[in-house]
Amino acid sequence: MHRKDQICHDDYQKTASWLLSQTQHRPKVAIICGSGLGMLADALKCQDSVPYSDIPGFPQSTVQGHAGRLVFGELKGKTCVCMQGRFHMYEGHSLCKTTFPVRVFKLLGVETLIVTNAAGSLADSYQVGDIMIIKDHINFPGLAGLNPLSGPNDDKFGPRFPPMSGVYDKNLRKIAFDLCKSMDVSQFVQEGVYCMVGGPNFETIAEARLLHRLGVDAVGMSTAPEVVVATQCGMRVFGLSLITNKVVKSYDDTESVNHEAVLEVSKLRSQMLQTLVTELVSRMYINNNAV
Ligand SMILES: O=P(O)(O)O[C@@H]1C[C@H](O)[C@@H](CO)O1
Ligand code: HPA
Repeated sequence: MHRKDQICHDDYQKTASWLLSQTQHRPKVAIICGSGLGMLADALKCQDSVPYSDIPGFPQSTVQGHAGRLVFGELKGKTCVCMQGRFHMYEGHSLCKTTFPVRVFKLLGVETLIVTNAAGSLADSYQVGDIMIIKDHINFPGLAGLNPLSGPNDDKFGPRFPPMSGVYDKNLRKIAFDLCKSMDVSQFVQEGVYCMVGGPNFETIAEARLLHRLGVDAVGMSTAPEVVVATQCGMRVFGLSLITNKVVKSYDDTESVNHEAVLEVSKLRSQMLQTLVTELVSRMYINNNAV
């Protein structure tokens, strides 16, 4: 049965073919920009950019800090495509819509996905402005059955039951750590577990305490579905969370978080993140072979 919200292989293929007709670029790396992190695309040279509203089959961005544009270009000679704006479940998109671009990227020939996001920290040692290299994730909606891979499996993209251990590439994490050392920014860099919640409300104190007890280091409202879809179709994945706030865990705390504050902190670290992602892309291939 073909459900109304289901997307078939032809739909992905149509969008991919249309994009290939709009640009000479043939990307091997895709970058998804988190809230307020759209400036990552500014580093791309020889840009071709397409608003989401022009792309057949693409959803539209509705969140402040997500421009809604696909940018093709070169980062240190490597061809990339960058999503300036991602899609979240809380915007009302089905999970297959939020991850639609990832399968389109696969059809464009993308091999590596770099995901970035803004997140709140639960780990006591993290500070606002820290960058967390994602080691693993907890996909809360996924555990409850809200999974972009639900429904009939499209075997052309990957297996029905894909393994999810070791999805965040160890080699790329090591390269990123070494880079941070050479950039002399190791003091801001952490490695930890990201947890996706559905949003759009931020966490209650009881929810924050629950996540803390579960071993979550940072919480956000995206990323996991994109990573699940990318992993199923054989892409390698690297992920970064920018810690934009500390999640309130105490009833005595009078602070609270808001989206504007999240965007402010994103601005603060934009230059460093841009350098880190650019250098990482330049080092992830040697003589055009993935390292
Ligand atoms: O797209 P990301 O995950 O970076 O966005 C985070 C989560 C919410 O969408 C928003 C909250 O401020 O930022
Ligand atoms: N919780 C969930 N999502 C977020 C947060 C948070 O504290 N900060 C930025 N995105």
